[in-house]
Amino acid sequence: MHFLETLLGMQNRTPFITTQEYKAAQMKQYLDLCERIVDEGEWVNNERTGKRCLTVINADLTYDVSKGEFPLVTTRKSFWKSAIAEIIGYLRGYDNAADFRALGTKTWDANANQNEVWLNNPYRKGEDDMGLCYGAIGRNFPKPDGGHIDLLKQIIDDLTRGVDNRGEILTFYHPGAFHMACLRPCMYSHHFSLLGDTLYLNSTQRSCDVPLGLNFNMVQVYVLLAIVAQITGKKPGKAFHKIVNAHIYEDQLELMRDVQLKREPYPLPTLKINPEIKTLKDIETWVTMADFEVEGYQFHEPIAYPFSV
Ligand SMILES: Nc1nc(=O)c2c([nH]1)NC[C@@H]1CN(c3ccc(C(=O)N[C@@H](CCC(=O)O)C(=O)O)cc3)CN21
Ligand SMILES: O=c1ccn([C@H]2C[C@H](O)[C@@H](COP(=O)(O)O)O2)c(=O)[nH]1
Repeated sequence: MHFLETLLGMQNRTPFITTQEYKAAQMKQYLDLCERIVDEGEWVNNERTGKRCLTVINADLTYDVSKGEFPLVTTRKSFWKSAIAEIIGYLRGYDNAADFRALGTKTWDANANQNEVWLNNPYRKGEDDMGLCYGAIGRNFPKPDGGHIDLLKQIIDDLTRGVDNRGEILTFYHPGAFHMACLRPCMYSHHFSLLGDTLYLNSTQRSCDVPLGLNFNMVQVYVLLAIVAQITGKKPGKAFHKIVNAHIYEDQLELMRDVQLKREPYPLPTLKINPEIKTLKDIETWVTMADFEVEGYQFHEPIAYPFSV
């Protein structure tokens, strides 16, 4: 092997890097996407928000959960508990911003309560209602012939008994319910796969606010694979995160280009999940943000990016 490598000159092409440098390199995927948008993005008018977005189409990010590559942004302070609270709320089937707040995130307040179109929607059930989106669809998917399916429960049951039917898809996407929700789901599909006892995840996102949303979405894809592997008794493998429309809003561009992209990333931290979380019921009933810990998080100053409702 050594002889072959020398012969092929491979030793020169695979420089030795430390674990810390390797982990810092993981953040490069995020920074490369930000830079690509700044350098090559095209301006697109967005009717819903009334703002222009610098936009690129298609990005593929990978997180190796087996190696603990927790993709937390270090070039600004990231509110990771808020991101985890969002994904746990989706898994619980929440449809109300108050429930998300109780779990530890205010991120749905604006979409539930500050959007004129939604406030005037006859389907809105009052203060904090988000309508039929995310977990309210995925945990209760309407069947055309009547009744509902709990997609997540079916997936967990299959994976726990070692079955991957090649369609273990948790989808939040139901075009027939869009008019009954405050927003269409952005990260709308999570497809689980088993190879032996290793679990993989392919997550798909149709629309991505790279400075704000992606900061959270990377954490969520990682946590989703880690926690589903934990409760189904499988080893986590890699999570593949596909983004279609990746954008930076016009009022975020300067902070991204002139502040965040000028900073050097730190090594990535490590995520610890309470090993006592063993079933879907545990996630539904007693899990709180205290069951998640991040170790060794070094970060730059927070940046308050403008949020578009
Ligand atoms: N324009 C837009 N971008 C999004 O990323 C987004 C939406 N809308 N609507 C639905 C959800 C809500 N999400 C949000 C909402 C707010 C923050 C936010 O304000 N983040 C701040 C502070 C977070 C905190 O203190 O918890 C940040 O600095 O990350 C992030 C994601 C992601 N989604
Ligand atoms: O998890 C999320 C949720 C939302 N976003 C962003 C992406 C867009 O900027 C808006 C949604 O607007 P649409 O007009 O429905 O595309 O929210 C995100 O990045 N991540």
